[in-house]
Amino acid sequence: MNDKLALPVGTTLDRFIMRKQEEFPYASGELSQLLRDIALAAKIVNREINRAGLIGVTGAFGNQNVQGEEQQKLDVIANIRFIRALRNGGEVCAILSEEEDDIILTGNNKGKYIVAIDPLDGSSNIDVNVSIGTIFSIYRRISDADLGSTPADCLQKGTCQVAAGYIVYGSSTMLVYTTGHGVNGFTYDSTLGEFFLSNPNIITPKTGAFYSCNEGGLNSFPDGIKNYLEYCKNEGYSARYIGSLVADFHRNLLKGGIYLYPQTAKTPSGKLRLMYECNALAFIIEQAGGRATDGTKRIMEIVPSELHQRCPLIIGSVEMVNKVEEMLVKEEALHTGSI
Ligand SMILES: O=P(O)(O)OC[C@H]1O[C@](O)(COP(=O)(O)O)[C@@H](O)[C@@H]1O
Ligand SMILES: [Mg+2]
Ligand SMILES: [Mg+2]
Repeated sequence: MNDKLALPVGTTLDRFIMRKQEEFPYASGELSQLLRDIALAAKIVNREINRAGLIGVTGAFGNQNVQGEEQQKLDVIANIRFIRALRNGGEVCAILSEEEDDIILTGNNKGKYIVAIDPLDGSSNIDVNVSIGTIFSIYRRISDADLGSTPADCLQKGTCQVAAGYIVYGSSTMLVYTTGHGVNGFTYDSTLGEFFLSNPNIITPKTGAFYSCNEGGLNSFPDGIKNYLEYCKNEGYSARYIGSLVADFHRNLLKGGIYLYPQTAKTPSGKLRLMYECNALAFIIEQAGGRATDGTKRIMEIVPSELHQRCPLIIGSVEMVNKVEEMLVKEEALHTGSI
């Protein structure tokens, strides 16, 4: 980030967005407005989450989403709130949501942007008062505006993201995002209804002592992953697994650490979704100096073929991700007999 424009802690999100826009003389303000629309929806969803137990929005909704997962009421509410804010904001022509089978055309045919979103991440933790989140990726449309958006618009590589971020609804509510010029975190003050800059220019430590992995599937993990988890234990690293990707990622981003969700017998191509979970966090971790891979390929280089495709995810501090890759390559070479 350009230091002369370093903004002090306490700067409002609005002012930050405006000042960053000034760095780009040709910026037309649409992306800035889109980021504001997302922040507005986040404030509303935050309010619903905080009082979920009082307004009867805990528990299952009674439907399954396209992934075959039981939708929670807050999954549905968050989905409605974000879609409404993006549609009303006017900057988005199409939305890809975890909770919707197909692309949602907003009717804003002149809208320049596509948003891929996981409206509520960590659904299994909703009713038990554990941190949950929202994850979003923003792409520029590539098709001609008059044609309305096309599937190609919604199946772009992670390297094509113009912005990405997440909101973590935890002990405090934070919005963390990047537009490709560093990563900044904002904390929400609900008494003032504003996000304020609290974590400027986040750089993730090169290594850490936290590893996050649901070892329940250990028996069917690739050998390289098994070896790495053994290595973590021998190194005396601490296991931390909240079961909300956003919350596990956020801790490791700030403190140093690694999150692993490999392919297993139950999830042969991994569990997490490329378009609205992995790509966004990969963009952020890379902007903060870390790495994200599926074990063989940089996440952001994966060419998407399906809206809801899954991929293995290994993400976090650069030295820790390098170590996993090293062990995976070694195992592969052993299996193929090339060593
Ligand atoms: O219960 P598991 O298999 O450990 O999976 C937990 C992972 O699944 C997720 O809940 C998937 O995200 P959603 O809640 O958005 O479906 C991640 O947040 C979390 O890291
Ligand atoms: Mg999720
Ligand atoms: Mg979700």
